[in-house]
Amino acid sequence: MAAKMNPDLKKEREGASFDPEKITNLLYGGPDRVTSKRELESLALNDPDFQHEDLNFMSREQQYETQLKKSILVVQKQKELGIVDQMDLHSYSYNGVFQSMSGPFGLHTSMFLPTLRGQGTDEQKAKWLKMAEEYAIIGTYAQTEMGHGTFLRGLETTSTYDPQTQEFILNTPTLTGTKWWPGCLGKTSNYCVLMAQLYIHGKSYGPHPFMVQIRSLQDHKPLPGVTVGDIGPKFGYQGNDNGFLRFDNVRIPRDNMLMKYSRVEPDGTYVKPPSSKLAYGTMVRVRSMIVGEASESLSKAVTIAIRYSCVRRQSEMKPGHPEPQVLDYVTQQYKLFPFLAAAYAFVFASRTMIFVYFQSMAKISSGDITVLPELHALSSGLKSLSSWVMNAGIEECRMACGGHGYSHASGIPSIYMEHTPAATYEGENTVLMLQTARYLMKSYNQSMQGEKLADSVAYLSGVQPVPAAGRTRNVLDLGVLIEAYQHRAARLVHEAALQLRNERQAGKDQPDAWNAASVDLVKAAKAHSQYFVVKNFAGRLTDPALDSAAQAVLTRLCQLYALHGVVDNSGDFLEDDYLTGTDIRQARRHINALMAKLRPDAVALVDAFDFPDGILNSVLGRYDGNVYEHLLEWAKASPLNKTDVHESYHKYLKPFLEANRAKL
Ligand SMILES: CCCCCCCC/C=C\C/C=C/C(=O)SCCNC(=O)CCNC(=O)[C@H](O)C(C)(C)COP(=O)(O)OP(=O)(O)OC[C@H]1O[C@@H](n2cnc3c(N)ncnc32)[C@H](O)[C@@H]1OP(=O)(O)O
Ligand SMILES: Cc1cc2nc3c(=O)[nH]c(=O)nc-3n(C[C@H](O)[C@H](O)[C@H](O)COP(=O)(O)OP(=O)(O)OC[C@H]3O[C@@H](n4cnc5c(N)ncnc54)[C@H](O)[C@@H]3O)c2cc1C
Repeated sequence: MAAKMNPDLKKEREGASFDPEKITNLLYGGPDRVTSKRELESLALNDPDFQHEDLNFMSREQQYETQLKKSILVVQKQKELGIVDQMDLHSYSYNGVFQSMSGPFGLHTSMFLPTLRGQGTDEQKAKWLKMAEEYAIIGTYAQTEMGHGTFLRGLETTSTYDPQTQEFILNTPTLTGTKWWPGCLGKTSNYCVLMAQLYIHGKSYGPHPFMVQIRSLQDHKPLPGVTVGDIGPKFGYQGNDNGFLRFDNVRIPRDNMLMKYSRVEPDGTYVKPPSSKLAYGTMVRVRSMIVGEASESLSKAVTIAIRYSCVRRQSEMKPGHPEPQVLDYVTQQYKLFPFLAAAYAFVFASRTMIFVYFQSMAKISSGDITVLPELHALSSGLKSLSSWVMNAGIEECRMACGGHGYSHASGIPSIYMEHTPAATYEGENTVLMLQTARYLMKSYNQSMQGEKLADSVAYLSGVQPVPAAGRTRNVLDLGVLIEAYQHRAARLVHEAALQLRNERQAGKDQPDAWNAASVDLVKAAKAHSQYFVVKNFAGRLTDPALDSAAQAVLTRLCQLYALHGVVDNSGDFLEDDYLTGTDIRQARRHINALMAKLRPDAVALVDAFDFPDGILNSVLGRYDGNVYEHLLEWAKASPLNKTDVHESYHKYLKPFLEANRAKL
């Protein structure tokens, strides 16, 4: 018999002003896509082979083993089911089987295979790709070292070409040159793409990718000269064996250097790539994907917190009245609704980012590498902004669930632990924002010289003027808000450029001037990325998949996202009087009014994300809202409750208590 729905959640759903299915269809690309998403998720969630005890109740070794077993089953079942499309795989494997928790094949699919495909020549792909695609070998992406992650040119691992034998000799010359962090490296991978400094005839050519076997294909033992292992427990990522790796005079054949873009000829002649940054292509790809990871993780956290906030009743708002749902407290809405709006904003931004990525890659494949800087700048900015907002949002959602948010039963700690490193991996966020800033400074200087700019920065050529004093403006109007964001970004770019110039004029060299201006440079890059996100969100509101009710509710969310950003960064908008104190006051009033209008639609808006219970993995965020009975059931399953009296009682507590009693 189907469990009864919590009456509060039932009422919420009945009271919504729109049909969530309309928005679900928009989010996933139409009804057919939604149907196949649901079928694949449900196939994975109901497969007895994928059932196991809650990961939170397991040791790290058990978690690794469980995720490894499932990873192998996924590969087999994916083949049987004929799942090849990336979105289908995301539904079946990433969400359905793994509930977005990391596993031991994660780096094989997210970086090893894409690097082989993107950096290998046709001959190299013929040699390794099939083996890798068929999981005859398993690989990872080994770049970061104990001493250097950010500064790629500072990597210490060397790959020295020996023309006599036509081999590269791999060495780890120092302790800090030990590869450290690569996912799935410690225990799982038998191959890796190794980023190492290329040396030919004593000359350094910078980091290049090499295909390296690290473990025996017979007994999985490390090959001679290779030292490899797991780096130990981490904040999260327990199912992943992030590892360390050292080389001592390991020789690999010349054609193990991935040579699609740069080459080393048998005699040691180096053939330059069209751009040295093409070797960093896999990172750009994953950064583009992380925008999706961030939006999805934030969407899950807000789903849990908003549903629970409708089930949870607390305090007396009016004496003698029933306790209200905590979502009726406007302060609770102010915690959660801006992040609900941000989750939507980033889902749409991630779809655009993926589109831009594939469009740019098509151009790069046909030889046009001019799109690379814009792609790098956009993906760096959006990856950083989205993962920062995701981190802040998940933590806010946890606190908004009160004490129960702190329990693993809520599901929120796992989401946080698993996804918070997105602000660090694939390029630390501040560092990447500074990359975006670099591009903005170049574009700004080009615009000063009257050059034509790429689409995403074209606005830098014509800054919106500050309107005349005393004017009135409707800051609820999305057109007005987009112009305000554009003006703010252009102004902050302009001011950062001025600051750089002033620092130079005061006698600093370029690196010192850059460092001195870097807080403002990051601010400018953030403002540029936020402008992109707001404009992109507004652009989605006219999608024909939406009926007028769904369009109305998404418009409110978009307004809330934009207005909340204005109030949160009011100084930026006020500094040059582009917005006035009255505008900001109005913005705050509009936010309150929007939250009141969004309140009846909050549950339907998170339902539209369409996460089934098995994927949310949260007692607090259950679709049926039957939180309390399942909290008790969940706690009873905890390993500490397997017996009424724990064995430690006999070992420690009993003698301690008895001795104390004997003294009385
Ligand atoms: C829903 C699915 C989600 C999937 C999620 C998958 C999750 C997987 C989980 C974890 C995996 C994690 C993997 C890793 O972390 S791999 C390691 C990642 N490491 C990094 O990202 C290192 C970051 N550092 C760098 O990228 C660089 O060193 C740098 C960008 C900070 C600086 O580069 P450097 O070589 O020192 O260059 P310069 O500063 O001298 O710049 C030169 C020039 O080139 C431009 N540039 C730099 N990088 C790129 C690039 N990738 N593409 C294009 N252009 C680039 C740079 O801006 C300069 O330009 P200029 O100003 O015009 O000269
Ligand atoms: C869960 C996880 C999985 C990972 N998986 C992989 C993997 O599969 N393969 C792999 O190769 N690596 C992997 N990494 C490593 C990851 O890519 C690096 O940790 C990341 O690139 C950051 O580099 P770092 O650790 O050297 O940080 P650091 O650069 O040491 O950062 C420390 C601080 O210094 C600041 N800083 C550094 N440089 C600058 C600068 N130029 N300007 C201003 N501030 C600066 C940063 O902003 C930060 O605040 C993983 C990391 C984690 C946490």
